[in-house]
Amino acid sequence: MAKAKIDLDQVRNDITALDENLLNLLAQRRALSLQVVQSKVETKKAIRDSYRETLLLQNLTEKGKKLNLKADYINQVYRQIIEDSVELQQDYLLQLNNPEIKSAEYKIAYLGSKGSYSHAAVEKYLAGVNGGLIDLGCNSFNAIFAAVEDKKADLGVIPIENTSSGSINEVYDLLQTTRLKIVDELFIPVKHNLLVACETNPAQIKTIYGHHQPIAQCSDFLAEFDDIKLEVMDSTSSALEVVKKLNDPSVAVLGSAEAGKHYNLQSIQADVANQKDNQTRFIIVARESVNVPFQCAAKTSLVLAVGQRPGALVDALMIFKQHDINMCKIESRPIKGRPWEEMFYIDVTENVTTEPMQSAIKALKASTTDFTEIGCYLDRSSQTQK
Ligand SMILES: C=C(O[C@@H]1C=C(C(=O)O)C=C[C@H]1O)C(=O)O
Repeated sequence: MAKAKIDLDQVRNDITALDENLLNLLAQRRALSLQVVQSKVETKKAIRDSYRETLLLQNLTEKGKKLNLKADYINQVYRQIIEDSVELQQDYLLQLNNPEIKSAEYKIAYLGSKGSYSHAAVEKYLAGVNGGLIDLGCNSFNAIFAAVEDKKADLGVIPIENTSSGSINEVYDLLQTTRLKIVDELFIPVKHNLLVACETNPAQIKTIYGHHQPIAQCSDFLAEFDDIKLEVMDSTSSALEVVKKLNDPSVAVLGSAEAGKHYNLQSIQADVANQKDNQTRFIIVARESVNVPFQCAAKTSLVLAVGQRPGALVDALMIFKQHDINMCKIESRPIKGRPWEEMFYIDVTENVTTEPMQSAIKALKASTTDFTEIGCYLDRSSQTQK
């Protein structure tokens, strides 16, 4: 065989060296972002500057074109870099405003154990606050709320809604009565795989284990099986554990590729959720609320009931319009012990401390039968990942 003109090993060495340079440049850019936020603390400027971002992206895509780099590609890469910079600055400011919550280690209650989607959310949260974990895996949402309420845990990490299966009713019902506050939110891309413990193929599978959320999120895929038994477990990690122990070619489990690696399970089918962009929104709950810096994008969550008078809900919602407050989510659930009455859960993109928000809260308290503000926290919806 003729010797290739280009030495592949040499080119790969060059790429490795170049990638390391890129990493160093990314780290240098992050360090500059930290200088930017320090300046914004002094000047009281908002973290997000959309005008600056637009100019930056325009300039970069134009320069990129001259280097034969597609505008789409440059846009995507720099959007990600800018979101990381905004996230870094927001987290810096949040910690500066809330010195009492600065802790090296956090006792965190969450559903399942290592390998569960909630554990991935816990890891993402800890990466943001630079903290270590004292692990308090729980087997129900109720147990997570109880652990934080009883001071066994500092924080609870709980999934609340998913792009495929919608709102998690059980969690909304627990929010109806809890004294806890929502102090943060985060978004986790959820990619379900069909995992098995030993050599097999999809045609041999007779039983599939999973938490009821992944089962709901993969209903289209599961419907393709003719005669399948679904075994619903408390959490994804308990489902993974059972399937590993059974070591049976007719048994599979729904879980992430990372969870598969952790339990030494093989994926025989990837990406089996109904929606390809399957994401779960998690909330972080604590006993004390946080002060969200006014320079950051914020969300406030409210729980209210309006009674059964005609137009009562419209009247309450008009208050948001009158105060120019943007509502980004509304959900309703039956009220325990009050048949046919509904509790409304409303998220607005407004800091609870602003003048319009305080005025709206005053008006809402006067026109509702029940009203609780259950937390003001950083709005991280722009940081959703694909
Ligand atoms: C770094 C800044 O903060 C934010 C992040 C930006 C970036 O990473 O380039 C640009 C504008 C702001 O939304 C800045 O204001 O310059």
